[in-house]
Amino acid sequence: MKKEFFIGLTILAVVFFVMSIILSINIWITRVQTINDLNTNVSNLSHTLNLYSEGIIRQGEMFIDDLSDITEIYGEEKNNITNIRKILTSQNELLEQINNVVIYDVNGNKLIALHERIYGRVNSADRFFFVYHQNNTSKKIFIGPPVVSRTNGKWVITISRRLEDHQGRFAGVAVLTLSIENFLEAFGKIDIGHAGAIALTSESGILLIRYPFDEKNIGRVISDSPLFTTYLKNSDSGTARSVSRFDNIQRMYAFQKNKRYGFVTTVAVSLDEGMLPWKKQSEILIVIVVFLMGGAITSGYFLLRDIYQRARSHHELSKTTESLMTANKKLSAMAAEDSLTGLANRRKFDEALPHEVLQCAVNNHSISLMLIDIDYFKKYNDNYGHLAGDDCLRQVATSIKKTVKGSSALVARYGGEEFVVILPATDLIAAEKEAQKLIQNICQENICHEYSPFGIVTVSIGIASGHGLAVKGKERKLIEFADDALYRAKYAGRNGFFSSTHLF
Ligand SMILES: Nc1nc2c(ncn2[C@@H]2O[C@H](COP(=O)(O)OP(=O)(O)OP(=O)(O)O)[C@@H](O)[C@H]2O)c(=O)[nH]1
Repeated sequence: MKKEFFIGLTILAVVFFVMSIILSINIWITRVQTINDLNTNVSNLSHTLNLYSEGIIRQGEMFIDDLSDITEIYGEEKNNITNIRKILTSQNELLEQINNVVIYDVNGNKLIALHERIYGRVNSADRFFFVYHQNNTSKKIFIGPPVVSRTNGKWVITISRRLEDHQGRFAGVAVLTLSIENFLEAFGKIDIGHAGAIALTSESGILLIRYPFDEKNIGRVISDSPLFTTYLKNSDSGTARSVSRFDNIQRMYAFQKNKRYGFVTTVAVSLDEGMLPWKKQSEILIVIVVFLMGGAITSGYFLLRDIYQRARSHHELSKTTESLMTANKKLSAMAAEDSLTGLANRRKFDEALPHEVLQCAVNNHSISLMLIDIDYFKKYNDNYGHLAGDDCLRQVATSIKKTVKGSSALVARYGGEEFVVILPATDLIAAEKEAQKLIQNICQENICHEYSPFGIVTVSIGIASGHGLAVKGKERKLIEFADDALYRAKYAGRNGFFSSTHLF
């Protein structure tokens, strides 16, 4: 019972364990897949935006290169400048991100501008790009840090080139400004979630553009971030995770360094936001599994309880059956037993006789019957008392039993002071020998009986015998013949036996 319960419990525990493992593996795999998908998405986006930004800057570079070449070729005389302005105006439509295009002379004074509305100082000799070209003889374009445009007060990034005169001396700067607003508009159309971020950073680590826009972040130096101190040192592109220094949000980001201009494009998505579908899916899965496991445990519990109860009932039933059987045995023994002598009773004898006769008939044997009666028992009773009479009956019964012990004979109390012995497979001669032996044995018991002429308790025996086949169905006759023989034994003087002369 306990074993079955334990097995059931073990099965439940194993199912629980296996399901937990499968669930954990599944959640872990989907987590890895989600992270991989996020990585792929941000990588693709950073690559695309890198190309997009490169395209714009490339156009700006070509534009400013052409403009610079023309200015250098034609010189900065007033007539030529008027013609250059015409060219400039006609090219304006080429690049929608253009905020303004300005040519400055050697002193930083504006020669030509695409848009004339100027805020603040007209002279730009103080601008970073101007100082850079003044001190740098390279005629390659320079992407400057973000500045507030003096044309319209908006944030811009500058693409500039050094101008030289025919002797190769510094002659001014041609500069094209790109509105950050336009980039932000383009970046804003990309779905990177509510907490995503896109940034363009210069090669030296100056933040040029960042979406979502926050003025205080523009121009911040992030060259000490892991992106610049570690990742970009190992590879021009890749993915990483970090907590943003701008808003403290943990993000997964992809970076891509532009090979041509060196700026770095980063696209970042919030880890919490990016992992949200996985979290929701995992939660649903956990709820389903917990529900299923709960169901399994509940039904398992009821099943085990049922097994336990059934096993207990079965155990109790077998115990009850066992004690019932013992009681039955006792009862049937009691029902077949004479309470005074412990011999088989008359009922048992009545049942056994036809059965024994049948056995003898089947086995082609003879059967004999002895009826034994204590002599002068009334006198014994009258003189020694009823209780002494009972003792005497018990002693005689024991003696009879001892005498026929070992044979298949059945000894029963026939009634009162009378006993009967069935002797299966015994013919008359053998039965007479048994009777003789019995008379001797009882005499040897030497039970004092002063009121008998023999001085001791004696018995008289009547014997009847016949072949099983002949006696079969006439058992009553066998008893009558034995009784008749007993009567004759009494008549003959007692303490002896007489065999019936009646034949079947
Ligand atoms: N103590 C005792 N006496 C019993 C029991 N059953 C019968 N008796 C007595 O047995 C006696 C039988 O007496 P009788 O039938 O006259 O026969 P008897 O005195 O033995 O005379 P014979 O058989 O002719 O020798 C009676 O006194 C019964 O009371 C018993 O269970 N216990």
